[in-house]
Amino acid sequence: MKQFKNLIAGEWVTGASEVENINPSDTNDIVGTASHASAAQVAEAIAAARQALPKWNAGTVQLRSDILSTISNELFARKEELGELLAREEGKTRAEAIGEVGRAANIFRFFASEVVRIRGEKLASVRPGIDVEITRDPVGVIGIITPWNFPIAIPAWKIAPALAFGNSVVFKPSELTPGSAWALADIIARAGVPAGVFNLVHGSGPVVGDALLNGVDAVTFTGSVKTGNQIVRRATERLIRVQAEMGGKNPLLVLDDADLETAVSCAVDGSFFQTGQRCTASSRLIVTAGIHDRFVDAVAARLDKIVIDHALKAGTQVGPVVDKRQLEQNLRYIDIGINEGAQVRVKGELLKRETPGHYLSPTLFTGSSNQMRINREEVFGPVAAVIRVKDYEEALSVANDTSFGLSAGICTTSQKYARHFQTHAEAGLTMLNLATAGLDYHVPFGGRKGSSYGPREQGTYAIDFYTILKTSYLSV
Ligand SMILES: NC(=O)C1=CN([C@@H]2O[C@H](COP(=O)(O)OP(=O)(O)OC[C@H]3O[C@@H](n4cnc5c(N)ncnc54)[C@H](OP(=O)(O)O)[C@@H]3O)[C@@H](O)[C@H]2O)C=CC1
Ligand SMILES: O=C(O)CCC(=O)C(=O)O
Repeated sequence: MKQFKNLIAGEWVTGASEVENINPSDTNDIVGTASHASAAQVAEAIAAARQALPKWNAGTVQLRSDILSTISNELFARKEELGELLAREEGKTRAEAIGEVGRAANIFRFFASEVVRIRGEKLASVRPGIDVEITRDPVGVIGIITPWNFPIAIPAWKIAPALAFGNSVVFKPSELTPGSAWALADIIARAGVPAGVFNLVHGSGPVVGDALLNGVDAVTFTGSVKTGNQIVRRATERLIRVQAEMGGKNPLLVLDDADLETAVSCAVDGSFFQTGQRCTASSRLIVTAGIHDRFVDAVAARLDKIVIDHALKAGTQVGPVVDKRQLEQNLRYIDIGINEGAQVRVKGELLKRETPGHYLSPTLFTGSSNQMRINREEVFGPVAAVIRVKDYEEALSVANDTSFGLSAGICTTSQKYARHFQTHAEAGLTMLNLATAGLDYHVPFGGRKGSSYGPREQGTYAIDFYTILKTSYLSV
């Protein structure tokens, strides 16, 4: 059986315990075992990263660019095989998983180019005979903590800029997806990254994640609100840099003048594809009265036809829920919605397939109010609730009445409402006639309010988190 080891100071090492990595499409299938590091091993990884730092950031940008290109090339070349591993351990479909590996490859390629574009500024001083230069230094050792739902793309959009801008890394992936993390680390290690510059430590959040927060110079996190808030607090106590990308309760507005087919596609894709396990998923469908019934009927009809099965089976459109704990959370929220008085238009059922897996069909609530828990808390499963409103103004007000602010979408043919929404939606991302989920890799990503903390990730803006500005005064 495959053992997913830790990479510390350039060596693949066994941890303190072995934990099985179970395929959610077939719980009899053990993908491998993850070798969970001890807190002492995490400290060793941080020490190795610190020791490797000076040589790495003194190296040429050409070297770093070449290494990132090598990583990108191997990801592209092996995207089918790595996609299969990802789908097997996480449960998204083969096509989605291959797409995700391609996305990671593009991210490494993007930062391979960015690294040779690191710029500074030179200004005249307000005093005579002095020049002022503004340059960017690496931050130091970056701790990276990631969730299971994009187990290659999210690590890629944190690791690639960290390395590009001269930092070293200690990476802790989710316990549920050690295989993809291990495969990525193996590619990075063989691409010519010097020993200690990139380290991988497997293990649980409370043990390994917690130990990681002790010694790093900055931490970048994606995951739940609860954990994100804990990490932000710990990091600010230590006065280290922190970036946290947390959940969403993303609204999709459907106005009377929307193209019905477009609106239904946006809702079905954004709310239910990838088993609803996206922080950008549209879990609140805010629909004006004139189109409400036609929209609900059409979404329900579409949900009836979705093929839910083994992630690697040809024809599967939606795979299983990632694990038993998440499945139980989804079922709990379905009960909460029913008990709160929402009407169940489509009821999520546990499904039996050829292999034993965590299969759950979509749930569509109607007649829900924005105050219900199902509309205020992130479920992170194939569950969406329709909120009926009278007009655009009410729809916008409901959309913004949330503690989150990640993605917000609108389906309309009106320029006036589309533009107004773009300006007034309190979210980091707005989508016009598009699903709330699904991002480009070269532009900034992040939210507002409780969804995000710290500078934006991705694209040319990523540099702001991974570098520190230095202002130098030179007497000439
Ligand atoms: N916004 C998003 O992108 C995502 C949101 N979620 C939400 O989070 C919920 C739970 O999913 P889960 O994966 O458990 O999310 P978590 O926030 O618990 O986990 C995200 C990462 O943080 C780690 N972690 C957990 N506790 C700590 C800690 N005390 N210190 C440092 N690191 C820690 C986890 O480790 P480990 O899990 O390995 O123990 C994992 O690597 C989901 O139901 C969903 O609502 C989940 C994934 C993505
Ligand atoms: O919608 C996407 O493509 C990415 C969303 C995301 O980052 C997440 O769900 O964690």
